Amino acid sequence: MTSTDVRPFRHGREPATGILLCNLGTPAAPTAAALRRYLAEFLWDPRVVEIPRPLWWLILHGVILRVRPAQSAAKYVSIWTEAGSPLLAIARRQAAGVQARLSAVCRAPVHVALGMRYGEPSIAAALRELRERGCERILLLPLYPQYSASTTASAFDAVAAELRRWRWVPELRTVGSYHDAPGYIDALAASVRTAWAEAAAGERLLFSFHGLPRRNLELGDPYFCQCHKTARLVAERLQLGEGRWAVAFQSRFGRAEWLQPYTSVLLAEWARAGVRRADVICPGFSADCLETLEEIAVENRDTFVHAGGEALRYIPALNDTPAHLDLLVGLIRQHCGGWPTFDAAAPSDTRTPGRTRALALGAAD
Ligand SMILES: C=CC1=C(C)c2cc3[nH]c(cc4nc(cc5[nH]c(cc1n2)c(C)c5CCC(=O)O)C(CCC(=O)O)=C4C)c(C)c3C=C
Ligand SMILES: [Fe+2]
Ligand SMILES: [Fe+2]
Repeated sequence: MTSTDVRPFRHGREPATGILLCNLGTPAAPTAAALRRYLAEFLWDPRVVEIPRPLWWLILHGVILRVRPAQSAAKYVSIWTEAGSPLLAIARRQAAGVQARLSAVCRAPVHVALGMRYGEPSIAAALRELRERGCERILLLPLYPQYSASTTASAFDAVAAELRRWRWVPELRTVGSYHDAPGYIDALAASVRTAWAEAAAGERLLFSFHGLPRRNLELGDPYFCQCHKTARLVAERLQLGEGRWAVAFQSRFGRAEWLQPYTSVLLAEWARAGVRRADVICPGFSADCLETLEEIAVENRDTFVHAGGEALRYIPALNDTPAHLDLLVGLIRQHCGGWPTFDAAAPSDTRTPGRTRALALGAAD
């Protein structure tokens, strides 16, 4: 239990609702040293790499962290912006946009905080920020549309690890996934249509999702099925016939078999089969990042062109577009049902817990 484990009481204020937006996190700088710190934390998470610990420690520290940081840093340099890593810069804009929209519609105080699973700003710091702001109810919204244990459950683990140190834990709700939410499907379909309006549609559309070890699917992870459902619903909305679209998985890591088909392999096959122009959308990434801006838009475009294709267009992630912010606010409203946050009229006793807490802390009522 920490010594600061009290919630500041603000006389006369209603308890607030906290919205914790989570994403994966990103290195603090595009350098080998920063990558080593980031990868050491990320790849040590047992939700991410499920190899037994003593063996994995030897492989991670003996091999991977000696080689990969410099290689990955070189890739990050190519996408780094004045505002830093795209993933974090976009996540900050998403949090600010969601806060502005909620503040405009909520009748009770609501605070949005951003927590990254690895690196900074951490999930623990975001939770403490919400506590400082008097949040007695927290909604965890991992910005992963498709559930996987390696992402969504890992974010939940980090929340639980922080809360187990608190004396007075908040009410907690979690968004598990939104892979088939109508607003999400609509937003994806609209961004494909926007791309097609700017320059003619490619002959085929590829839905590329981050990969996972195939074993995770066999052990019951719903990620693979949710990715397929997302793609099918968007293809239906776009009235794309069979053969004009496909699902593939990118960002393979290590030697084990991952979910198939692999994005780079399928794109090369398409090019060899005579497809000249293809479009790629990555619906699993709520913000553009290394895996989209470098791996798809640069590496996989080169793969496609070297195999005989002419143009591979990457359709950007939903990022902080109005459609995405509206979707996130819609999800928040849906999952905060029953909390006073959005209700038209406050229950008459909403301040009672605040008074009780004030007395408990010795404050004058
Ligand atoms: C075993 C390794 C990995 C698993 C499992 C994994 C799952 C997974 N990851 C994302 C989203 C992102 N991953 C990103 C980067 C990234 N991913 C891995 C490895 C695994 N991911 C590594 C080693 C890296 C770092 C970069 C590199 O060295 O290649 C990112 C980008 C972060 C950024 O800073 O831009 C995202 C986002 C999902 C959705 C997922 C499971 C479904
Ligand atoms: Fe990843
Ligand atoms: Fe990658």
